Amino acid sequence: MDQQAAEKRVQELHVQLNQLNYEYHVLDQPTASDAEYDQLLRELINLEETFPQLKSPDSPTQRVGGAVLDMFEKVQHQSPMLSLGNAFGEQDLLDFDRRVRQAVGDQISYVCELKIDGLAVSLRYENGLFIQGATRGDGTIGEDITSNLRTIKSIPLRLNKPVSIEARGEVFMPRKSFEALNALKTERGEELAANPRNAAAGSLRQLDPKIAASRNLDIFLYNIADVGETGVTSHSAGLDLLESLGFKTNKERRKCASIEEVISYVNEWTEQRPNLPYDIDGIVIKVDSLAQQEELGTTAKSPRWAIAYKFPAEEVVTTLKSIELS
Ligand SMILES: NC(=O)c1c(N)nc(OC2CCCC2)nc1O[C@@H]1CCC[C@@H]1O
Repeated sequence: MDQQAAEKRVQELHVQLNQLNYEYHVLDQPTASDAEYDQLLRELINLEETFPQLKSPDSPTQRVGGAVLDMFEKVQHQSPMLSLGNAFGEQDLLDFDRRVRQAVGDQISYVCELKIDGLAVSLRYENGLFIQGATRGDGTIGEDITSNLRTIKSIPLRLNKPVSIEARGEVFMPRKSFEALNALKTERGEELAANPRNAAAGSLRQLDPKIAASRNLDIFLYNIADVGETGVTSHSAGLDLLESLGFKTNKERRKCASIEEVISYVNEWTEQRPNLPYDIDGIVIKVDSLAQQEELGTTAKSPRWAIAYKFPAEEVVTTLKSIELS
């Protein structure tokens, strides 16, 4: 095969492999078998070995980087990664709604999202290419964990459009991956991970991307950091834009026209929570209109236009050891 034919075939394989990867890891609806995927990947690996100049950083073969790092570089976020104020009950939600209405009037709608119990990260793309990913850190300074984030198969290495954008979301470890990890640790006589959140944190802190790749992490994107350039005017439209670019967003989100609808969503997911394949620790409620978010503004730490309803801590049933009465 000559270079020109190889170039054409490499492009075809990128398109096919990215589509199969998207269907499997973002849509959760695979249309090909693992064997078919592996065969195409093998063909691309061979072509890249024969024609090294055809290997590009966004190639599906480049997910698990080579070098083991000796530390993570610091990254300054272009805009702070805020945290969330908490609501612990219905009254707190009613108070939040009253404060919002007092500030921006009665024409409001909310977006409710499951609060994924993971780690907040920022993903930066230039002309559609994934160029840097970082932890939230203290909200202003995070750590560059690009090589570990590249191993997460639901993170696109190239977007569906050549846009420059910063998306933020939550990396998490699905419960199945958590159970597999602890089964492996048990076999190796290693200390078990306490919960999926800690396991995800430990995985993202690995200096060897091969170890991070083995942990089968996942991500849901929930925010565009620099929405100015995109022209969207609501949070829900922002999430739809992220989806159209190829990002994985959580499909359980719901637009609510009133705080009463928010409360019924909270009740529904308090019930449904155990059936999810990942841990959530609450529900995030956001004012949908970006203009109203702007009007409400933020405190130093968190937005006035969002709140996190936290589920009550699961009553920990401690079985008292039988006390030997002397
Ligand atoms: N964990 C989540 O599922 C989640 C979410 N669905 N949406 C947001 O919105 C951000 C945007 C502005 C303020 C918070 N944050 C989330 O998690 C936050 C990030 C940092 C602390 C919390 O984990």
